[in-house]
Amino acid sequence: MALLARPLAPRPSATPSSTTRSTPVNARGRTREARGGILARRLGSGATRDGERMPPLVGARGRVRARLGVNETFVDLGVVADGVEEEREANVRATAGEGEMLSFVVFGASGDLAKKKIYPALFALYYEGRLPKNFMIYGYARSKMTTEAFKDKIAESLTCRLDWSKQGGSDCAQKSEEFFDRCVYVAGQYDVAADFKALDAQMCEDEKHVSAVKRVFYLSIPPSIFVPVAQNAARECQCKKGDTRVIVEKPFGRDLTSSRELTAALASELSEEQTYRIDHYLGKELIENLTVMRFSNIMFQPLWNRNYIRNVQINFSEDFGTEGRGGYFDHYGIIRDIMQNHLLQILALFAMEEPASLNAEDIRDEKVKVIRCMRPIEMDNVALGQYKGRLTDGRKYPAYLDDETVPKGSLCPTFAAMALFIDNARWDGVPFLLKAGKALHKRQAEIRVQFRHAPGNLYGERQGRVEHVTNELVIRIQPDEAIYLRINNKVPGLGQRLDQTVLDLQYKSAYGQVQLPDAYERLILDVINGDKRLFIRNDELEAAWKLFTPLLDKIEQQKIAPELYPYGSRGPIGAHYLASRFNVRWGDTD
Ligand SMILES: NC(=O)C1=CN([C@@H]2O[C@H](COP(=O)(O)OP(=O)(O)OC[C@H]3O[C@@H](n4cnc5c(N)ncnc54)[C@H](OP(=O)(O)O)[C@@H]3O)[C@@H](O)[C@H]2O)C=CC1
Ligand SMILES: O=C1O[C@H](COP(=O)(O)O)[C@@H](O)[C@H](O)[C@H]1O
Repeated sequence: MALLARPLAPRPSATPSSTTRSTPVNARGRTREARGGILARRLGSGATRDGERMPPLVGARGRVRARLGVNETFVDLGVVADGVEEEREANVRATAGEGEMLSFVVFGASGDLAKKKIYPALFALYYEGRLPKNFMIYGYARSKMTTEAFKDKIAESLTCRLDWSKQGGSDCAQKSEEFFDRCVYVAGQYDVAADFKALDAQMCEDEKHVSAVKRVFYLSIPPSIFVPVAQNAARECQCKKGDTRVIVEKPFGRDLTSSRELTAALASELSEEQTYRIDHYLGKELIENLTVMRFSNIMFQPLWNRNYIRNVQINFSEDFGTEGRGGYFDHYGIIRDIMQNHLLQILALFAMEEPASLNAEDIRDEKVKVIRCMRPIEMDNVALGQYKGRLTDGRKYPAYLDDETVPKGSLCPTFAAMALFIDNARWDGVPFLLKAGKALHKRQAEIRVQFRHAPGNLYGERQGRVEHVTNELVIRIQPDEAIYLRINNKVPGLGQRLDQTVLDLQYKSAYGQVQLPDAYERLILDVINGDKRLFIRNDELEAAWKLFTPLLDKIEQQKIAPELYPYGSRGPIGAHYLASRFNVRWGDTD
């Protein structure tokens, strides 16, 4: 299967009435004229050119155009003409018997996350046949936008990952047009109940021919408006024909108190069952694989404890700063942005006991248990940093404080390293070293497990420096997903010299033909399927904030100044001193 990651051809702009255009060629080389013919035929017959019965498409509200496929001519059908409305109803009726309908609403539809992650994920799910046959996507935000402009916005970020045409399947451009036909934009305020009622009316209209509906609301909005939006959605837009589920984005508060307030406010409108707190790191392929690796391979089971593991490192680095998000970031800092959620979740999955089953509650029971066993974090076990500007080869890399949205003199850390301990029988005394930073020398996320030395000194003289001879298991989460194990090996030949080599599972070579899904694809699909394994339960959240809040309070109250490190460097020296206090070397500094 060919792997393609290419942007879609731009959509034609939404200008009305018999407009003649040039003839752009789509990613597959077919002109829009030809595609128009296919689309026109499909609209007429309900069948694809492969003869497969397709779910009929529900036309978008607002101005509707039909492509006739002749000289790129578009005929303006006016604002939801009667015929189109009938066709729309007929489409919904035709899929009415085909299982449950999905109505997916993106609140904050004009925003960054929606464009970067949510629409591409929804499209990929549709493309791969993972969405229910009958679905609609509603974008909701305050911005004034037509449905056509909304579709154009979505088109900017869609890519065709798999070229089905080479497999005899549907091609990307056709799929995307089908997808766009399911997208509708509704403008509204976040605190006006009447606007939510209007959204509900629109959905009810589209759902009227189906008996079972699932509504999913994605709160892709700033945390300051989580509560009013959840309230209005819950009060005005609850599904009357099935379940309503709400996806809440991080940050879930900024400390224990605000998190509790948020939880209570959401809980007064939505049950815990309906609430999906997303942490997209849990949707990453190698994080999903952690439990598989641990619990399905007997060779790891006896080693996974304090007797064999010397330390565990969980590292996150980005090679760019807070560009454009400084205002948000300064309110949170790197500990809240990355460590309290993404890295702690990884740690919990790494260190938890084997769950009774793969059931969501069993897994989350084990995660929360291990977080509750963690020792309070000592300030002495923490190193903080903030990036400063750098001029290299005539290019200027900005300091964090150069961002105009960041308050002058801010002490907000853009880097943190810390040693955590789990006071239970399995992990007693093993340092878990967490490190996260922005504007470092590379973008990478990984787990490193450094094992103890083999006892005895049989090969001592031939092994070189001590820290080079322990086994190290590396799980590289991104980029270039991989699992590799450093082992000692005899250098081939007549001598007796040892060196380190790797047993190497590179996903690209082992699973080259498989395109890894984006984390958001997996997580959105899980919400649709009602699988909560990869979502944060309220008691997990509470335990995570209990662990980090005292440290965050201290950092803020004592106004602890972060150590400056140059943009694009490996971070502050303090992180190395911290590791050396535990007789550890960061594994990612090679
Ligand atoms: N962007 C990212 O990479 C990530 C984002 N997140 C989280 O996802 C959520 C959405 O993020 P993102 O898309 O970046 O957010 P944006 O800042 O882009 O906001 C989304 C939309 O919300 C509306 N909005 C913005 N500010 C306000 C405000 N003060 N009052 C009312 N409405 C406002 C705007 O729409 P309009 O004005 O049209 O209503 C905007 O398009 C946030 O909770 C964020 O923390 C989490 C991980 C990564
Ligand atoms: O949640 C967040 O994650 C991104 C990093 O996500 P990734 O999947 O690209 O590794 C980070 O840039 C952002 O600051 C943070 O809010």
